[in-house]
Amino acid sequence: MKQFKSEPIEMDYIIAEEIGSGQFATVRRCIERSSGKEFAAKFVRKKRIIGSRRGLLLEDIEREVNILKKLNHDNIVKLFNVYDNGNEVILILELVKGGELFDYLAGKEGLEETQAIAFIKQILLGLDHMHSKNIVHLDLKPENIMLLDKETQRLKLIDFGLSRVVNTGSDIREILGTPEFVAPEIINYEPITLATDLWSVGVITYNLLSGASPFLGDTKQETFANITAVDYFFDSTHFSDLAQHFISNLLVKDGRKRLTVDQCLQHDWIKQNDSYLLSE
Ligand SMILES: COc1cc(-c2ccc3ncc(-c4cccc([C@@H](O)NCCN(C)C)c4)n3n2)ccc1O
Repeated sequence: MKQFKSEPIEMDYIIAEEIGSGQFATVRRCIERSSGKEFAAKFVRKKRIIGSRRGLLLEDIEREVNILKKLNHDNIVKLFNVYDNGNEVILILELVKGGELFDYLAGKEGLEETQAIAFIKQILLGLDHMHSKNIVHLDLKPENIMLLDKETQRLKLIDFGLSRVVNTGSDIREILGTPEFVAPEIINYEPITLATDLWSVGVITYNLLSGASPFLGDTKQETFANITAVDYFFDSTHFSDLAQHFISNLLVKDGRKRLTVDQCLQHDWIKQNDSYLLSE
């Protein structure tokens, strides 16, 4: 059954400047002709020949589309439409104008604790929605967390290209994600679960508070060795006792012993700041 629109996207949208790019995709700003509203158009190149390095298999593109279709939450970017022009599949997405959290952190030696808590709570709320549907992101990192705009401190999770539905009876044991942020089970080719995202939340929290990356080594192999040994440390200047307790209960090798999203949202480090969020 035809899943994507085959009429030319230009009939419905004005395609504007490129705003981002990745290995197999380009993201451009676009304007809907009927409403004048702005969107992000993610152009994903389709693999033309099996074994070719260029482009993605249609089934992999369809996986991200089907996952995005299941999601509807303020902290997750929304999907509105999908086109197929033969060479590319084009996802029409909610435009996020505030830039990547990665760039927001650049040049800072970490954030104030209240700011970090407000960001981590939003990431957890988006994850809570995903995990309630057994969807795991598998590529959580500051580059895939974007600010809605420069003024508000509202975040959106993007890039569901590696996301999976777990507990479908079949084990997922693929090597995915970005070395600094991947959990030990990914490196050890062990079953992936919802807890795999919570390890990444621990790494991101460490990153937001200190500006540093807990396991980063000089090589990918060194980084992987640090992760599987859970070899990291806290310097006292950037981490309160509560923050250390929160992070150390996420950076746990056995995923079954890591905090769940619900437990994170109930943790005193997150809850100490609830009033701050309500004042927004
Ligand atoms: C790049 O893949 C996705 C991007 C988006 C998305 C949605 C709305 C939106 N508004 C602005 C942007 C945007 C702006 C600049 C760069 C990028 C993206 O290319 N960089 C994301 C980082 N990733 C490639 C590591 C994306 N996006 N990107 C959603 C799902 C994706 O799989």
